[in-house]
Amino acid sequence: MRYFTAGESHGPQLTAIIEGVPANLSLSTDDIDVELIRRQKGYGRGRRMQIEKDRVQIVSGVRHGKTLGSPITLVVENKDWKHWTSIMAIEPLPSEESDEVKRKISRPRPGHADLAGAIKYGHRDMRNVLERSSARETTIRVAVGAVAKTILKQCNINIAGHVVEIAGITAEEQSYATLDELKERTENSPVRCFDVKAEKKMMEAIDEAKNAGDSIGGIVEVIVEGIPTGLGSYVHNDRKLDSKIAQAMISINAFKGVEFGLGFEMSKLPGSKVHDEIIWNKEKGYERRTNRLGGFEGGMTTGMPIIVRGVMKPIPTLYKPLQSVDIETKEPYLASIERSDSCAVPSASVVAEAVVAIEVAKSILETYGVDRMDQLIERVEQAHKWAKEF
Ligand SMILES: Cc1cc2nc3c(=O)[nH]c(=O)nc-3n(C[C@H](O)[C@H](O)[C@H](O)COP(=O)(O)O)c2cc1C
Ligand SMILES: C=C(O[C@@H]1CC(C(=O)O)=C[C@@H](OP(=O)(O)O)[C@H]1O)C(=O)O
Repeated sequence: MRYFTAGESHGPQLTAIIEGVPANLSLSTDDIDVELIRRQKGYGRGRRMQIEKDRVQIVSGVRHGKTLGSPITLVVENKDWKHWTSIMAIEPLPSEESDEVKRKISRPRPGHADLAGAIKYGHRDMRNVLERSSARETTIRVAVGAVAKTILKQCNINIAGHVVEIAGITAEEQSYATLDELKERTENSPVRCFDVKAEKKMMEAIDEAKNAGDSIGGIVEVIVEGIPTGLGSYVHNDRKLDSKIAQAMISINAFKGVEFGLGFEMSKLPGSKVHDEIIWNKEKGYERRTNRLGGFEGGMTTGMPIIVRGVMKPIPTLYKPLQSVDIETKEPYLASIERSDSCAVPSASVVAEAVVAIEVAKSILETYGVDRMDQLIERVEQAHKWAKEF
C-alpha cells in the first residue's frame, strides 16, 4: 500500500490517492468521517476549526460499500476556501486585483517552514510555502489512516492514541485494563488525556498560553495491540518497522522526537531493568513479563503491543510574535501573525494514531502480499498460530 496527498491549506480541497488496498474491504464515508471529527476536536485550537466541518468524499476505488482493489481517491473540502478564492486563485488575476491579494508575506515566522521554504523554492511571497507546510494536510492523512484502521480492525489489530503530557504537565494515571477502556476515557476528554487531574491542569496551561499570546507543546502516545510477531525485519536497515514508524511520527508537523517503550529513560537503567524476559505457556505460546521495549526487537514486532511516543514542539505562530527580518527590506521586524492554534497536541494524537496505523497496515500488506481481504485475515490468523506453535 502506498499513498500521496495533495492540496493547499486554503485551496479548494485536500486529496489522497491510496494504492494497494485489498479488494472486498467494507469501507464507508462514516468509517473515515468519525476520524476526521476526532482530529478536529481538542482544546487549544484556533478559529479555523470552527469554519471547517471535515467530511470525506470517496471518489474512486469503492463500489456498493466494498473496495475494488483499484486506487482509492479521497477528497475533503476546505470550507474556508470561499474566503480565499482570489488569494488562492489558480489562474492569473486581472490587473485590478485588490491590495489584499497583492499583499505578500515577507516576515517569516521562526519555527515555521516560511524562510527555509522561501529560500529553497525561490518564493518571495511566503504564502506559497505556508499553504502546503500547514498541518491542514494532516486532515487527509487522517482520512488515509482511517482506511488503514479499517483494514487493521478486520485483522483484530486495535490501535489507540492519547495525550500523556502538555507543557510539562504529565498524566500520572497511566494504567488501563484494556485498550477499549483507554479509548473510551480519552474520547471524553477535551485534551484526549484520561487522567482527569492532569486534564484540568493541561486545559489551564492552554488558557494561560493563549492569554499570553504564546503556545505550548506536549507528548502523545500510540499503542497497537493484536499485532503478529515478526512484522518488519532485521535483515536490512530500510525494512525495520520501528524506524518506519519513527519516520512517520517525525513527519507530523511540529514533531521533534520519538521513543519506543521506556524510550530515553533507558539511558539511565541497567539491561536487567530494560529487556523483557521471555516466558512460555501452552495457551498463549511465547510472552514477555514486561513490555519495556515497546514491542520491537531487531526492527521486528515481538507480538507485544507497540508503544510509541512523539514530542510536539509549541506552535510556531505566536500572537506575541518573535523577532524576524523582512525579506524585502532586510529590516528587523516582528514575525507575521497568522490566525493560529495555541496548542494542537490533542489533535496531533489523532494524527499520530493515523500515521502509525498506515505504517502497520503497509507492513502487514507487504509481509503477507495479498489481493483480497479474506486472504489477509487468514494470513494474519496463520501468523499468530505459527508464532504460538513455534
Ligand atoms: C494538528 C496541528 C495543528 C497545527 N496548527 C498550527 C497553527 O495553527 N499554527 C502554526 O504556526 N503551526 C501549527 N502547527 C505546526 C506547524 O504546522 C509546523 O510547526 C510547521 O509545519 C513547521 O514544521 P516543523 O515544526 O515540523 O519543523 C500545527 C501542527 C499540527 C500537527
Ligand atoms: C487548518 C488546520 O490547521 C492549521 C494548521 C496551521 C499550520 O500552520 O500548521 C495553521 C492554522 O491554519 P489557519 O491559518 O488557516 O488557521 C491551523 O488552523 C487543520 O488542522 O485542519
